[in-house]
Amino acid sequence: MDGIGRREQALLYARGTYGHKPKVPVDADRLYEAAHKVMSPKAWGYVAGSAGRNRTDKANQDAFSRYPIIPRMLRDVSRRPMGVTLFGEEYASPLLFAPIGVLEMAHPLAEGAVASAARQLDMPMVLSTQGSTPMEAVAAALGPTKFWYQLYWSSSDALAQSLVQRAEAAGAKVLVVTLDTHAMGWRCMDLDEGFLPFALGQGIAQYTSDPVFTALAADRVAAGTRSLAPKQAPTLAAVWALASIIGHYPGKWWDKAFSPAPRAAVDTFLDVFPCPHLTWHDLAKLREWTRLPIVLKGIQSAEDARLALEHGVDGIGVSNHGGRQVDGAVASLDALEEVAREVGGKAPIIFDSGVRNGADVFKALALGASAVLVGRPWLYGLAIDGAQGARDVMARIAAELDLTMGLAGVAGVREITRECLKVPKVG
Ligand SMILES: Cc1cc2nc3c(=O)[nH]c(=O)nc-3n(C[C@H](O)[C@H](O)[C@H](O)COP(=O)(O)O)c2cc1C
Ligand SMILES: O=C(O)C(=O)c1ccccc1
Repeated sequence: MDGIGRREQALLYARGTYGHKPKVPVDADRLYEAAHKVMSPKAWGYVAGSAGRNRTDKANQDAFSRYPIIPRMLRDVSRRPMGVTLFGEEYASPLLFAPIGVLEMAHPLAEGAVASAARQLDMPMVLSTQGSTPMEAVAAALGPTKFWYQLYWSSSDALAQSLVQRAEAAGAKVLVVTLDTHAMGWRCMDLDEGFLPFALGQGIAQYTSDPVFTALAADRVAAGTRSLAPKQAPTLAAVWALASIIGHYPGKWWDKAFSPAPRAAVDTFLDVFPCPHLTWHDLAKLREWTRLPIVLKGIQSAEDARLALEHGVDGIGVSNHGGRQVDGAVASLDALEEVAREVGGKAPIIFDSGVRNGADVFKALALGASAVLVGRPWLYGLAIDGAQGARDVMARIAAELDLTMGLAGVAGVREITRECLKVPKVG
């Protein structure tokens, strides 16, 4: 990653000189607007929306303004190495593609496009359990680029075990267990659209490619479970007949939603996804299922960080899911410092939620993160310009991080410390 900053910046200026404006805006607010323009209202609501009144999403982003950087002068910053070691593996930078589900909503190539972006930058992806592409296919597309696997622990232990073991076999380096989404948050934009991608069979490719899951779905078909409420069936049949007569075959969407086998998959997913009964005691099972290092994603308090360490996990994921779960919850960056104090360097901290540019990454690292997951920004780039867009967004965040280090007088990510920031203002 050394040198990416200078090259990326030079590229943008050179193109500008010849009159080319970047297709994917550099500015975070313009990036957001440009993605809004290219996405359908449903897809936009799902990706940009957060829980309730979006207060936590806003708080996540606003929190960065409360931790000003103090630039230092006359230090030799001609070399600014970005490499980090996490769980015994070397990485070119502290940046990772956050796990994001249902990528097919942003781009038809979904994980295929992101894998191409990740590979170009040799920047790891965290593959989501709600992916649109089976993990083995993404692993193949990534080639030598490392990846981690994010688990949603479903109500079927056998299924969770199978997903974990597939990930390990496919070459994942780390298992990230997301704890904050044992049920979907109160997402007003989706509720207003009446939209749940999973109900249309989107974002369930890890499940439909899983032998344990397909056995569960087959049992459902064999048991003849009715997919449609009896009252709905005649209405849907009438709509279907009408659509066929006027020549609008609803095609793939219809097949996915209502033909018996895919419908059984959707219903089986909706059955097994919620897992509200999970507790700290269940974590021991993971150790029996896998040898991968385990990171718990969704930690927002020192107390939970302490419990996580007591239960023997290897890394702490400070995240509030981009404010998509609890409206009014603490900003993730505000949670970071107290978690870091509790962890005291005993385990790597993987931070996310609200990161929009390189300066944000710098601040998260200064407050104790060892690595940072970037979420919505690359997703917006993907929606605008596919693999190239996702690549551009991540390359620019890396570039701005490099430049921020240089201009703040810091000679590499290992040198970014709490002293680089002013004490936060209250409020
Ligand atoms: C559309 C969307 C889908 C997501 N899907 C997942 C997921 O499948 N698993 C997961 O652990 N986190 C998921 N996340 C949360 C991200 O990993 C990350 O925590 C979040 O995007 C950080 O917030 P930010 O994007 O506002 O910075 C998703 C986020 C978005 C926006
Ligand atoms: O949309 C999400 O943020 C997400 O991760 C998710 C995944 C599965 C079910 C509900 C939410």
